[in-house]
Amino acid sequence: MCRPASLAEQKQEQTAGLSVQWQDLTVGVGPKRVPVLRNLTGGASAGALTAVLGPSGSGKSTLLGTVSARFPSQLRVLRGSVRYDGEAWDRSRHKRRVAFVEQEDALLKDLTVRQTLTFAAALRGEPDPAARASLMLHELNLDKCADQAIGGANIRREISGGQRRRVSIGHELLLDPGLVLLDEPTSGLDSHAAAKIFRILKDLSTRGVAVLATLHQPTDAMFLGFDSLLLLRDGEASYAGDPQNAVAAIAPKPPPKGMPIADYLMEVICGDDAKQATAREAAATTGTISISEEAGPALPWLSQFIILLKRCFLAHRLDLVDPMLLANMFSVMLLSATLWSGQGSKRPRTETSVRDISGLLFLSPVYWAFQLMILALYTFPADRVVVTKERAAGLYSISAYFLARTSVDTLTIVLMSPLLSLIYYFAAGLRPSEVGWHLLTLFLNSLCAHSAGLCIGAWIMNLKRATTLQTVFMLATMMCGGFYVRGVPVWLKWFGDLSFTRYAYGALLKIEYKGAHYDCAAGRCTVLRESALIDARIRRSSVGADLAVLAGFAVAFRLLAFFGLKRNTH
Ligand SMILES: Nc1ncnc2c1ncn2[C@@H]1O[C@H](COP(=O)(O)OP(=O)(O)OP(=O)(O)O)[C@@H](O)[C@H]1O
Repeated sequence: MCRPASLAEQKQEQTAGLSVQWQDLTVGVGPKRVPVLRNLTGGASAGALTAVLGPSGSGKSTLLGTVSARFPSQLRVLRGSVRYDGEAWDRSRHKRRVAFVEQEDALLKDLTVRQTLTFAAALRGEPDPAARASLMLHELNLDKCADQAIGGANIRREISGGQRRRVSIGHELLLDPGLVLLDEPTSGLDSHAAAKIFRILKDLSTRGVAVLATLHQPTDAMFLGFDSLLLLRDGEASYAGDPQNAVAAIAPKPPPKGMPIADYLMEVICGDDAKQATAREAAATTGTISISEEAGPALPWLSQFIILLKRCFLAHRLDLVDPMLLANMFSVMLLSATLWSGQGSKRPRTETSVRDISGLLFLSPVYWAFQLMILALYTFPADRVVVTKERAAGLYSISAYFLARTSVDTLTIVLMSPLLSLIYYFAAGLRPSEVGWHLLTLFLNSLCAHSAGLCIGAWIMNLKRATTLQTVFMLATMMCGGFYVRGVPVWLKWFGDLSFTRYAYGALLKIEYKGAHYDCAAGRCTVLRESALIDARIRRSSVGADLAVLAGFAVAFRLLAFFGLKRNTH
């Protein structure tokens, strides 16, 4: 059996580093491909800590993004090349060897620190993920907060900013990368927390890993600990080489007493009195360890799915039992039970009592549709940053994530509507013998609504826009579906056919009024044939056909959601 390496052993263990070199690199961003990096030449060697410093907007993040090869749609190499151990980027070989700790922490807020690292290790295929995570916790000095939740900015802040940054770093290090890119790993941290992170990076580089980091206001101790320095200004290199020689190379005089060297250099490259600031030393490219094998096999699909299913449950379990949500659902159902109490069992039926019960049979699917669609809209946008990042590292396939993420919600949220509808069903005096069909219809209606919400959320990750589209879709299809007006123009009728709640409403009416009569002007009329409330289109289809259409919509929306997610997490 595999025994995890002890901390001491791990410290001595040399990791095969992955050197990166960029040559005459010019990179454009945005749709117009505006160049923000120009003619850059340099690199980050295995076993060295290379720091990138520069004023805000000088292109530090763009350089890291380009080297990570993760944002092909946003960053375009216009000229020059980036090579990894002398080779061009090969997604299948390199993506699992390059770790990228971005400026924003991409962590699931409701997982604890330990769970976060354990799932990362499990997805990496570690034989004993818990032991590996424990070692990492210890190494990053996170033992004390190991069982606290990460916490979100507006929800809970269980761990400090410095601890969050270390969790992000640990998450990436569990990949055993050869090249680690870090965008401002110390920003917003006090000097003690920043020094801790710096020590971790230094330790990593001494193990053989190539470390390339942008750093915010490093202290002199940190500055002199860099193995190599790249100073950027307006996308061009002001200096590249040994940090010890930087002042002599580009500054007119030594830094004033008490002023950190990095701050002084920043002032020099931004100031007008700088020496012509394009002194470059050849970036060190020696000591490259050549890598021939990949970072390890990906897990089989089923294992990915099982791990992700557990993680999705732990990370989102609190969303499912949100007291506000439950109170909302319970109160609407209780109010329905009160307002419609005994209406369905009144005999003989009249046009008025048919109208009242039709109101309930309309309101119920429409309420659940709106409620569940809104819930589903948030599903993918909330995880997008994490999933995009993990997919880029090749940890799992999008189908495994999609199924894992949606099955937990499907089983809980979608089952809520039939279960809670029981609150009004018997109180309103609806047909006891048809309860099963009523609940099945609500289940399929909820499945449809949930799938439609997933679909909109997957394609439009901007929540404001997604909510607007959801409202427009629901109201427009209901209006064209003949709920409020009969004379819908022929050319708009097809749009009304997209109103899945219409099929649910039709099915619920037919289930409740199958063979039922009411007192009318002619004496005795059949509800489903003669009541003015039930329009011809609803009458024409059978319950089976309505349910089949609902199931079809649910499948179609889910497939569309899958493709949307795939597209938006690339
Ligand atoms: N997707 C984009 N579309 C348009 N411009 C962009 C895009 N990404 C970056 N830029 C521009 O490129 C320039 C470099 O940005 P970058 O984020 O690389 O700078 P930075 O040095 O990392 O800044 P900071 O230290 O503030 O994070 C900036 O002027 C920025 O506005």
